[in-house]
Amino acid sequence: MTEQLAVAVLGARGRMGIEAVKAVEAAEDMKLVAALGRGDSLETLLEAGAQYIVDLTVPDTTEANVRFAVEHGIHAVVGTTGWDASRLDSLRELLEQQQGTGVLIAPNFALGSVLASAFAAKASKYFESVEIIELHHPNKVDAPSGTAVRTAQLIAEARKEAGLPSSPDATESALEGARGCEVDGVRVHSVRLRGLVAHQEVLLGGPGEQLTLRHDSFDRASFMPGVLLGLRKVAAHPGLTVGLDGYLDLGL
Ligand SMILES: NC(=O)C1=CN([C@@H]2O[C@H](COP(=O)(O)OP(=O)(O)OC[C@H]3O[C@@H](n4cnc5c(N)ncnc54)[C@H](OP(=O)(O)O)[C@@H]3O)[C@@H](O)[C@H]2O)C=CC1
Ligand SMILES: O=C(O)C1=N[C@H](C(=O)O)C[C@H](O)C1
Repeated sequence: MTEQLAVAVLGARGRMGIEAVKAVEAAEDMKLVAALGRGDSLETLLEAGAQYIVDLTVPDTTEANVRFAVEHGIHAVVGTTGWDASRLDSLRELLEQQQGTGVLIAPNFALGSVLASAFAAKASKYFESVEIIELHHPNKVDAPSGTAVRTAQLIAEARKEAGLPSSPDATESALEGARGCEVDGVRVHSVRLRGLVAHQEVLLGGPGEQLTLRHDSFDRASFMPGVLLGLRKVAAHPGLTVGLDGYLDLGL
């Protein structure tokens, strides 16, 4: 048998971390060498001989965790939200000094979600209007979701390439927030509702028709195949990759 990947999970006592610990423990080609929660020292990663981290913590702490990993040549698979353009640029700079280390920042590990976002970007070139509704459990700390931000960015890129303007919006006055927020010219609406896990709809409108692309994660188990895929591929992709689609051949 080939050597097992030595994996540490950060945020191991959180909703996602608990699932990731189980998934890594169940994977024959991986061994869990550390499971860190808030307050645990990152030095533990070195003492445990971690070659890979999975970061499922909180937006405030993820950057420091990932930078520590990269500085020590540890590959990182990151699901935590909060990676804005300036954090990404600064991480890219660090990775240039740490040739050979790979980082995957995946706003969503569910394969269906990755596909839905890619389909939405593809379809958005053919519709006048496009808006995103993301729906999550009420304990989610951030809004809009990382997935919605990423989807909006992909849509904006596709529409720009096609020479299309932002969706028409003739609203003159409204209560603050009535039209959601705007990400790269795409309106995003955030719903928080007890009973939900993670869901997203992209609404595409043209004269007399609507296309709705919806993805639902009913259980956090939906994210685990993507986490394991990321761990298996990240070392072969040195530098920074944003989006699990970077490791997939979607052929779109
Ligand atoms: N990419 C994807 O597919 C997915 C991404 N996510 C994202 O993952 C992140 C985690 O989500 P979720 O599991 O629901 O959140 P939780 O709040 O349930 O879990 C976060 C955990 O991180 C812990 N934590 C905080 N700071 C540190 C630290 N410095 N070191 C180690 N652990 C720390 C928290 O501890 P404490 O409770 O003590 O604060 C908590 O246990 C969010 O950003 C979420 O948006 C979620 C689902 C899927
Ligand atoms: O916090 C969550 O739950 C989720 N966070 C990620 C996001 O912000 O997009 C991924 C998924 O939507 C679940």
